[in-house]
Order: sequence, then structure tokens, then C-alpha cells
Amino acid sequence: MIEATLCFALRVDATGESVDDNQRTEREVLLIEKRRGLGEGWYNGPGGKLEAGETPRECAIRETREEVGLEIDPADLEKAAELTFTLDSEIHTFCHVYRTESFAGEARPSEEARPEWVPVEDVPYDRMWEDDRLWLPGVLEGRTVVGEFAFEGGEPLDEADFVEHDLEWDVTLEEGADDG
Ligand SMILES: CNc1ncnc2c1ncn2[C@@H]1O[C@H](COP(=O)(O)OP(=O)(O)OP(=O)(O)O)[C@@H](O)[C@H]1O
Repeated sequence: MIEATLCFALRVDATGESVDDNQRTEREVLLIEKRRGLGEGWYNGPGGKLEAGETPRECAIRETREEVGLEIDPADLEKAAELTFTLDSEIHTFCHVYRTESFAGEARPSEEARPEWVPVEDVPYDRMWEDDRLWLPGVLEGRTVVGEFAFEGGEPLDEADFVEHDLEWDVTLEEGADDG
């Protein structure tokens, strides 16, 4: 089983477009266009696999730094979801999802990822993992969720068929002794 993380940074873009001469404030989320590996060419949050000895929270912070160059204080990361992806009835990936509104630095591209700030209302779900549209909107609204998503058809996961899912919303996510 692969243990992985995703991290969604949010900001308010106050420049807005003017609508009826009013300033519109728009919430934006930092997505990446993945340049290589699993899910290449699709949008997702920064994230990746846990390294040996690393907690999920440490992994989310490291991957966000490596992929897009933002620095996040561990205390500012909020656990938002725990997602289990099965492939042909076996657990393939367990993913810890975090969200934050506090970070330092400017997003910059890396070999792995091209970052893009996207209005929360315009997330390109048609260019993302098929399951994202089911759980990401709630996560971007500040909710918590535990989800299980079943894929079938063999490796690689990003070419398998998404067949069913189960979601439990507004759960308390345990911050384990060495997790969080
Ligand atoms: C099945 N439905 C899914 N829906 C949404 N997100 C999914 C996902 N399945 C995997 N993910 C995420 O995608 C990233 C994989 O990236 P990652 O592990 O980095 O893969 P990659 O092959 O590039 O390996 P490296 O770690 O870069 O070597 C990682 O964040 C993981 O949580």
C-alpha cells in the first residue's frame, strides 16, 4: 500500500473583477498540473508519497516545498480528509489531505509540477482524477471527509475504471501520535 498526501493552499484574491462597480473577492486554491509520474497531465494538489520515518504532515509540507516552493508551518495545516483508493478490491493508496490558508513564498514551477492559482468556483474537475469532484468541493468549503473509492481494471491506477465510492462527511479526523 502506498501512503501519500495532498495539500491544498487557499488564498483570497482581492483584486477581483469589478461586477457592477463592486470589488469582488474570490477564493483561490493552488493546484498543480502534474508533469510526470502517476496522474501526469492532470491537475491535483501538491503532494506525494511518504518517505521513511516521515509523518503525513511532514510529507505534505515537504512535497509542497519541493513541487511549488511554498513554506508552511506544521501548526497551520488542517487535516481535511482521509481517502482510501482500492484497485481490484485491494488497497492501493491511502491519502491524507490537508488544507491551509497560511503559507510563505510565491508558487513557482518545478520539474514535477506547474502551479496555478484557480478560483474555487472554477476548479477543472474534467482534468483531474475522477473522484476529486466528489470530495474536493467540500474540502475547499472547510468540511472534513473520509472516503473510499474503488477502481477496477489493473495497473496503472490512472488508467483503471472508477466504479464506486462511499463518503462520510464532517467526521473528526484523529490526529495520531506521530501524525496529525
Ligand atoms: C485514485 N484517485 C486519486 N485521486 C486524487 N489524488 C490521487 C489519487 N491517487 C493518487 N493521488 C495522489 O496523486 C499523487 C501521486 O503522486 P506521487 O505519489 O507523487 O506519484 P509519482 O508517481 O509522481 O511518484 P513520486 O512520489 O513523485 O516519485 C499523490 O499526491 C496522491 O495522493
